[in-house]
Amino acid sequence: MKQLRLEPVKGFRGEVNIPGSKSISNRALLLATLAEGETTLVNLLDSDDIRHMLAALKQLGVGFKLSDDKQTCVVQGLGGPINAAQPQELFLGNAGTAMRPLCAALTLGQGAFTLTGEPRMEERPIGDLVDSLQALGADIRYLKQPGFPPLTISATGLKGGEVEISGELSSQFLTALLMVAPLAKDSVVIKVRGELVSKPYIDITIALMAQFGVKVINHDYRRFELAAGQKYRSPGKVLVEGDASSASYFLAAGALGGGEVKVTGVGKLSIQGDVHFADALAAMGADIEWGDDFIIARAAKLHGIDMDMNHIPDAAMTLATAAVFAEGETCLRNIYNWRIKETDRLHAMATELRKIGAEVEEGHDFIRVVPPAVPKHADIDTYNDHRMAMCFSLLAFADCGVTINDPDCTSKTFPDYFKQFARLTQA
Ligand SMILES: O=C(O)C1=C[C@@H](OP(=O)(O)O)[C@@H](O)[C@H](O)C1
Ligand SMILES: C=C(OP(=O)(O)O)C(=O)O
Repeated sequence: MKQLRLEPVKGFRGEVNIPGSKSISNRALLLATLAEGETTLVNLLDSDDIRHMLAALKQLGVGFKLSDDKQTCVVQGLGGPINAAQPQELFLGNAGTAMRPLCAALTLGQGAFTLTGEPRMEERPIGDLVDSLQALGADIRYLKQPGFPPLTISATGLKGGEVEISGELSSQFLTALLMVAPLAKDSVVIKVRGELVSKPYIDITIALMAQFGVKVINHDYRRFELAAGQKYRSPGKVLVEGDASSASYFLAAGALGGGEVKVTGVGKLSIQGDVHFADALAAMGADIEWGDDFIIARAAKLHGIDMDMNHIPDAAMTLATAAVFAEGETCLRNIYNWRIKETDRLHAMATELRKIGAEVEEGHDFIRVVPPAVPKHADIDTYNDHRMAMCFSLLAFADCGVTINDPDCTSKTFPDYFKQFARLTQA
């Protein structure tokens, strides 16, 4: 196994142009496919999750051209659903933003599709989405465990009408349903059952759908109406913002590192909820400055916080490792769905924080971190979870440094992460 030893950081400063948002890249690729006309996606993310979506679209016969640096993609829209004359088996890795939306989108046309993924994908639920698609007439069958991929779809179209969906485990189910709803035969009304988690991701979905000309009426995230007869139309060009979750590591590093760090490509005009990570970091005492498309973090003495993190589940992980450097304990609440992402993140985070000497309480849906007096060097396991690797890079700000096992798992969303981290590190 590859290991990366990060020596204690003496200083950390500079500017990072954050790579494109995973959430926006994969949504925009799918909407551009379903839309009428040609769409140019600018600043597309080049990472595993996007490669899985692109490979699937290519296999399905969708026409697109990627630039040499893979950050510009011109998509020839189908002007309607995806159809396939031959059965297709699509491998989607561990990309939730490919698996859930494609599962919904492939019910719209004609064809037989099998969706598979990495072993961890077979443990990530999809049943709530499948139930709702079946209520709209979809024929979907599980190949192994009921409620989980892999699955097969025999597509004949969706009928529309009123449908319920549970929002309790993942907002990606509602996102997937919203994106396909305009292509159902009749108008669609979606009622959300239970508490909707990760709400701001629904705003990203609705904002992207609006760019492609479709209007969603949102009644307080409980009921959504999509009028019949709406069509996706290419807006010509879509500019993908920098990824706000990826920005969180550099902002935390700026707050810890003695210098000023500026992230560009994401700022106060962002449509991503994860920019509010900067507010949480400010609540810990960090000095944050906002621009329209940049955020600056300056070093400050941090103190612990006790906060509900349901709105920013991905970036909240960064706070768990930043908490090691804060005065007093930190409690991050309402994060049950950490357990069903790339790994059981509540357990993984607690286990690895204990290795560096923190006292950690792992609750059913919260984590409490009491910082150690002096952190200890440890070999940190990353559980094939990009965010574990990126979060624990912050331990380089301790006098003991840190060793990251399997650092290349950042390829899911940020292949260049450790290169950028090294570039801002002052010898
Ligand atoms: O819609 C999206 O792009 C995402 C939604 C979130 O998932 P959940 O809704 O499952 O929390 C987030 O964790 C994931 O990385 C991306
Ligand atoms: C939860 C994540 O990914 P996915 O899109 O696969 O759900 C993540 O990137 O933190």
